[in-house]
Amino acid sequence: MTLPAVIHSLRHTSPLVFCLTNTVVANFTANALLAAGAAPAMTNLPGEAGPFAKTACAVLVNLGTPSTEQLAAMDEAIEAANQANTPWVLDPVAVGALPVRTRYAQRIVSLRPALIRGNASEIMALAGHRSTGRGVDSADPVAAAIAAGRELAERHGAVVAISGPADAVVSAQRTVMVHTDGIELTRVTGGGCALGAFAAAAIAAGQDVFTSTVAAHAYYGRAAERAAALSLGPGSFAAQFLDALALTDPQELGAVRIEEL
Ligand SMILES: Nc1ncnc2c1ncn2[C@@H]1O[C@H](COP(=O)(O)OP(=O)(O)OP(=O)(O)O)[C@@H](O)[C@H]1O
Ligand SMILES: Cc1ncsc1CCO
Repeated sequence: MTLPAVIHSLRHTSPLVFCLTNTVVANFTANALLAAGAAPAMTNLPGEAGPFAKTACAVLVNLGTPSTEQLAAMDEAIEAANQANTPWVLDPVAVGALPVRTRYAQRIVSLRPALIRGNASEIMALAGHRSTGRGVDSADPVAAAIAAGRELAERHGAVVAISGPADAVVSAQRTVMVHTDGIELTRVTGGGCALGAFAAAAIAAGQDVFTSTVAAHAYYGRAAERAAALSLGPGSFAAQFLDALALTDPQELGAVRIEEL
C-alpha cells in the first residue's frame, strides 16, 4: 500500500479506535480521530474494556493519567485485543519520569503491542536506557533514542515511533525519518497523544504496521504545517489542525521528505 492509500483507506473504512487515554487529551484525541475520518470511543471501566477491545478495530493504551481502575481496564483490553488479533498501540507517557507507570509499561510492553509511540525520553526509558525526560516532555534528541527503539522493536516484535523535530519510525529491519515541521503541535497539549490514536487508526486501515505508521506521521506532520500557516497562535492552531486533518489531500504525502537510514 502507498502512503496516500493508507489515508484513503482510513477515510473509507472509518476504523473504530478504542482509546484508553489520559484525561487531559481525551477530547482533543476524539476530535482528531473524527476529523481524520476514524471513529473514536472511550471507556475506562473494567468489565467494559475487554468486550469493547474485541469489537474495536484498534486499541490505544496511553499512560498519561493512570488510575488503579484504568490500569485494570487496560489489562483487560490488552488481553482481549490480543485474543481477537486487534492491533494495540502503547503510548508510554512520562515513563522514566514517574514510577508507577514505568513499572506498568515495562510489564505490558511484552504483551505484543503493534506500535510503541513516544517521545525520545520515553522510548529510552522504556528500553532501560538512561533518559532525561521531565514530566511529559522529552529532553533527549530523537537520534539518541533510535538505538533504544531498535532494541524494543527486536525484543517485542513491535514498530517503534519516536516523535521530535523529525519523527523516527523503527522496526527490527528498518529506520525511516519523517521530516515535517510540527513545532506548533508542542504548544498545545495532546499533540503526541492524538498522534498515537491516529496511528492506531492508520494501522487498522492499512496492511502493514510500518507503512501505516510512516503514513500517519507524515500526514499528521503535513496537516500541522498547513494549520500553522493559517493560524495566529496555539488556540487557532488547534482549530486549524482539526480542519487540516480533514482537509489535507493525501496526495500531499508525496511532498514529505522521508529518509531511509
Ligand atoms: N521540536 C519540534 N519541532 C517540530 N516538530 C516537533 C518538535 N517536537 C515534536 N514535534 C512534533 O509534535 C508532534 C508531537 O510530538 P511530541 O514529541 O511533542 O509528542 P509527546 O511528547 O509524546 O506529546 P504529548 O505527550 O504532549 O502529547 C509530532 O508530530 C512531532 O513531529
Ligand atoms: C499534560 C499532561 N499530563 C499528563 S498527560 C498530559 C498530556 C500530554 O501528554
